[in-house]
Amino acid sequence: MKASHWPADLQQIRRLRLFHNVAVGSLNRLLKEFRACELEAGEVLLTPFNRNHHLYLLLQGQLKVYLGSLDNQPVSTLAAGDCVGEISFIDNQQPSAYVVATEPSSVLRLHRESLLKLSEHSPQLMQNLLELLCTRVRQGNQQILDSEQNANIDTLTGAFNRRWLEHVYQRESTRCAFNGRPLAMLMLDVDHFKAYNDQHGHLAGDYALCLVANTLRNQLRPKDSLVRYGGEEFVILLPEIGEEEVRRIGERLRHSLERIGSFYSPAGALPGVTVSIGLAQMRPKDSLQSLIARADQALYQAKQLGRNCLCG
Ligand SMILES: Nc1nc2c(ncn2[C@@H]2O[C@H](COP(=O)(O)OP(=O)(O)OP(=O)(O)O)[C@@H](O)[C@H]2O)c(=O)[nH]1
Repeated sequence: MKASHWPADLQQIRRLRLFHNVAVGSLNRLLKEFRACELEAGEVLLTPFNRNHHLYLLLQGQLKVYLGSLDNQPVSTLAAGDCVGEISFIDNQQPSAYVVATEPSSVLRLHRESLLKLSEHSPQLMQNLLELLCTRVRQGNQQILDSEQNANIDTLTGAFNRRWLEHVYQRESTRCAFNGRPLAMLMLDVDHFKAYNDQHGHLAGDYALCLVANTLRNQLRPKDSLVRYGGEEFVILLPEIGEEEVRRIGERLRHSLERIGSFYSPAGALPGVTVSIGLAQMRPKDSLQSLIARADQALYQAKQLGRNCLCG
């Protein structure tokens, strides 16, 4: 980080979010405390390993914030007007993240002590700081939510994964048992999928799996869960639907795929696929494993009967 000249521009300071509506007199007294610095692209400004005694105000350029490691995806991007280092400023601990300049950037540096002195006389500064922290907390919460959701989703098809199935079964089986309502499971397996891959290529197979997931998902209710259970195997959990109704739904799903003779994909036109389906209804004391075992048994029968049909 290289020191640079800064013409002590009060107007520029007043435009920074941290100093919004802070009394001009107070800012004027603070002006001589700022130090301007230039960062090169790729330069690391803060790391959790180096104690930080400054608050940095970004005048120009761009900074990215990384949690845990610089190899992770950045969690936020800071632009002119933002400040950085406020968390270690408040708790006087190591920085919580890595902050890196992604392009040549100019920052103003203010020592902790100078800002602390100003904060004693400026409730507005403290309010701005609190608002900044609230923004950071909200961003953090959103990131927790996003990563939690991502951890439950199969990246190829966008269907839920097994981790979600365990969670949602726990919830729905308890709820349905408590309300005396039924809970059904459909287990679907794409027919002759090895041959499909062999004939059209693995990428075409991937597109076919996406087609299956989209076709199924479009016909389900928000409270149903479509789960990619294994390679070409899907499970659907349907709360509060009786056996006959589930059979009708399963048949409709099977038929909707059977009807797709071919579909367009980025790899060109591809033939559709059919599915075999096993149906099982939750019984008292069923665990997820025992319900899956019965759906799987019914699916096996459907395969035995020649595929592209529903059993159970
Ligand atoms: N393209 C693609 N293929 C996959 C994926 N996951 C599993 N597979 C393939 O799915 C095929 C499943 O083959 P099998 O278990 O023999 O079943 P099948 O050929 O569908 O035969 P039946 O189920 O008896 O009709 C294997 O060739 C796997 O490589 C995936 O994510 N993408």
